[in-house]
Amino acid sequence: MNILSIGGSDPSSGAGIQSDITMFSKLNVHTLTAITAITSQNTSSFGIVEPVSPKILKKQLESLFSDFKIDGIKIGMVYNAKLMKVIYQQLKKLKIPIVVDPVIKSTTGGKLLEFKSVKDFQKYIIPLATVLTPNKFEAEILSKIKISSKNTPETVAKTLQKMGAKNVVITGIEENNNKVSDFVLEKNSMYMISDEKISKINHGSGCTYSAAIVYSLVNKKNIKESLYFAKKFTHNSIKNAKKFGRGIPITNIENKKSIEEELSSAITKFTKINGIYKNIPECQTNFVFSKQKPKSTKDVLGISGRIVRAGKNVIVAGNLEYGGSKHVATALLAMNKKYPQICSAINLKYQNETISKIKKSKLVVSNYDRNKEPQDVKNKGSTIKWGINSAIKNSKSCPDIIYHKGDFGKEPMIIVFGNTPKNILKKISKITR
Ligand SMILES: Nc1ncnc2c1ncn2[C@@H]1O[C@H](COP(=O)(O)OP(=O)(O)OP(=O)(O)O)[C@@H](O)[C@H]1O
Ligand SMILES: Cc1ncc(CO)c(N)n1
Repeated sequence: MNILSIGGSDPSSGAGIQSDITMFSKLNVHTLTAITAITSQNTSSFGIVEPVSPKILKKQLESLFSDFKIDGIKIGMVYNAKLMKVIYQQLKKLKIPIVVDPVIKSTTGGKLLEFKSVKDFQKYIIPLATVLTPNKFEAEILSKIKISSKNTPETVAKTLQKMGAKNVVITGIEENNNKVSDFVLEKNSMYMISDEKISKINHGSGCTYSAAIVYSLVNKKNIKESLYFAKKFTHNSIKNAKKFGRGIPITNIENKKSIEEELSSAITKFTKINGIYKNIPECQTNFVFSKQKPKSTKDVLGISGRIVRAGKNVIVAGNLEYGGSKHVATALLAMNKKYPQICSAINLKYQNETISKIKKSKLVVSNYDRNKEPQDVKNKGSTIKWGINSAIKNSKSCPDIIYHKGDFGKEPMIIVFGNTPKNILKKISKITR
């Protein structure tokens, strides 16, 4: 797969072309590049910019288009109008995914777009975008609208869509309750994508995000799937950001662990939690993790046996297998259908003590009442699906935890959901100690 990155050089490799090469190579993509400017910057400050000549930008693009089959393009820093026109001329007829990250200012305050060229950016670059990914500040500058109670994100995104961007994501539109949310406007729909906010200023998250979107689109995922993928990918890269220089940390992509490795390492950690045996129910525990977009329990990795209690210890009886779990995997499938970012789940023993800790935590909790289960659901044996869907309906946002108090002959249960097994362990640590 060949992806072309058009943008500026960042010698610190935190953003721009160098960051794209690093990130794409971890995803096994061959990165082609066309440099629009050389910047001097590092993790503390921004120096100067020297845009390249339109001639050499044109030559770079021509040399690539005459040789390679290009599967997707990411456009980052384009400093001035002359360069924008070259890019427009070369790209306007292409029918491949193009993601535009309209960078205006670096995190360290450097100017990445000449102010007088904003108009040209609107005219030549925005119409190329399959997806345009401004942050709030960039969206306001490009639309010339300040977001307020009167001018909603929808108004601003629609203005940008009218300029020719097919889909618009305004990143960081809302930051509250430890969540950071992006506003999405597709052709005929709009929605928010939220995730936990990491309290870390970093260099490179915008570049990583837009690059991850184009990677996912090239892999034939639709817009929504690609945005969820990119959000999760960027989230991990911020979490894993490293202080390579003396200034702010640079986003860093963890070498991808396989689904098996991730789940297996979380299961081992789970069994070692002090006193965790108290949380293993009569019917024992399963811990599951799914592939992207699971269709059935066969796409969900789980333990073919269970995690069982042995006195005051907890041991794993069985192997990791796709299709290894039925109950917990079915609960995960129901959640994942509504909240595609949720890919992992575990069931724990229902105890009043745990419930009161859950209620004191900031986790979102919902429940369902098995006594209210309709007879036809019982007959069809689809209790879990019905229960999880009822609990989802009872909750305003994506639940971290769903429980039920049982029914005649049925053990009550708590299920913890999360994006990854690691994310689940973090939630468990808040409710079991
Ligand atoms: N501290 C954070 N915690 C969690 N997610 C974050 C955080 N900061 C950014 N994100 C997410 O990362 C993605 C990229 O957005 P970001 O705001 O970094 O872009 P940006 O400001 O345009 O960056 P740049 O100016 O480098 O292009 C978005 O999905 C955003 O919600
Ligand atoms: C070259 C370049 N592109 C993009 C950004 C935005 O992070 C930056 N700081 N530098």
